Amino acid sequence: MTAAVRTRGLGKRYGRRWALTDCTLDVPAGRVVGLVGPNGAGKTTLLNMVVGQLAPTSGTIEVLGGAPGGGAAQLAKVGYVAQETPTYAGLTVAEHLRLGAKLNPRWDDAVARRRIERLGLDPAKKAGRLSGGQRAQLALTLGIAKRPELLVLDEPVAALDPLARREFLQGLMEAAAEHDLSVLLSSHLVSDLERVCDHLIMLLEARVRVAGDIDDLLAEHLLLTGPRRDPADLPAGQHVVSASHTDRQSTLLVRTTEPVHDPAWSVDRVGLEDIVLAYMTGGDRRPALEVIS
Ligand SMILES: Nc1ncnc2c1ncn2[C@@H]1O[C@H](COP(=O)(O)OP(=O)(O)OP(=O)(O)O)[C@@H](O)[C@H]1O
Repeated sequence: MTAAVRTRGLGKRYGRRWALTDCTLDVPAGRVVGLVGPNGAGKTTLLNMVVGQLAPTSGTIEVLGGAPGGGAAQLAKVGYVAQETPTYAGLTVAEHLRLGAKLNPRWDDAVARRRIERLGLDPAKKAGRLSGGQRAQLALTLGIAKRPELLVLDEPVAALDPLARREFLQGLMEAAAEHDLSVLLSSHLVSDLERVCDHLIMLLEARVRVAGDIDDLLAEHLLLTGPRRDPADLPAGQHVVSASHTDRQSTLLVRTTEPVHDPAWSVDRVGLEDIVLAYMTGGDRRPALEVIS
């Protein structure tokens, strides 16, 4: 697997508190990769290190084979749409495009203009007078027209209504396919990520909790329901992610690559959102990190 981002033992400490610890992962190139995790899990910290805005406290990080933020050529290869979809309130849409052209050596003006026109954004309108969704679309346009090899987006759709979110993500997917982009996108909205991403990385309490192709994650997680049983008695290949019990019944979300043959269990598939929630609420029986590629 070619990696757009490769980290080894990456960590970031603010004062005495680690925002990210021992982070070892490969973000596959040419894919749309989702980054999830609860508030404070370390997502923004990781993304800021990817784009070179933060220096690691420990470990290493390589982005498109180079050091993040290391020189003009490297900066040109990486686009960043930060958390508040930053635009300049006093500049018009057209002025944003002119600024983009000036600042970015690989700027694709035709792509920028086409997107603005298709979105129906008035080039003469100041960004401060656009709606949140329109501003997000403008920020995405700037990110795409920069023609990066890697586009990093930090919760770009958080403030958008469902329709605007859908349009934004549609535009992102089209751009990824058209320009052979690698995309790394953080969001709390797992259903959105499931729609646009094919690989997922989950951070929990400053650590990588799980990472893998979404198809594999969906195939390898099963919900087992049956007579009450101690999760410790499960076969070795079944790793319990979360467990709940009543007096008579146990419900376990397990990760396994083997079929479950025990007839006492009723076996169901689960959606990505349930898998993510199970890891977040898994409690003490958390298995060791497993990464599937
Ligand atoms: N500049 C900073 N100084 C001190 N602590 C910080 C700083 N930035 C982040 N942190 C802390 O680092 C941890 C990770 O924060 P980060 O913003 O990376 O999380 P996040 O997963 O992006 O959260 P959210 O989903 O809320 O945006 C948190 O505990 C946060 O309080």
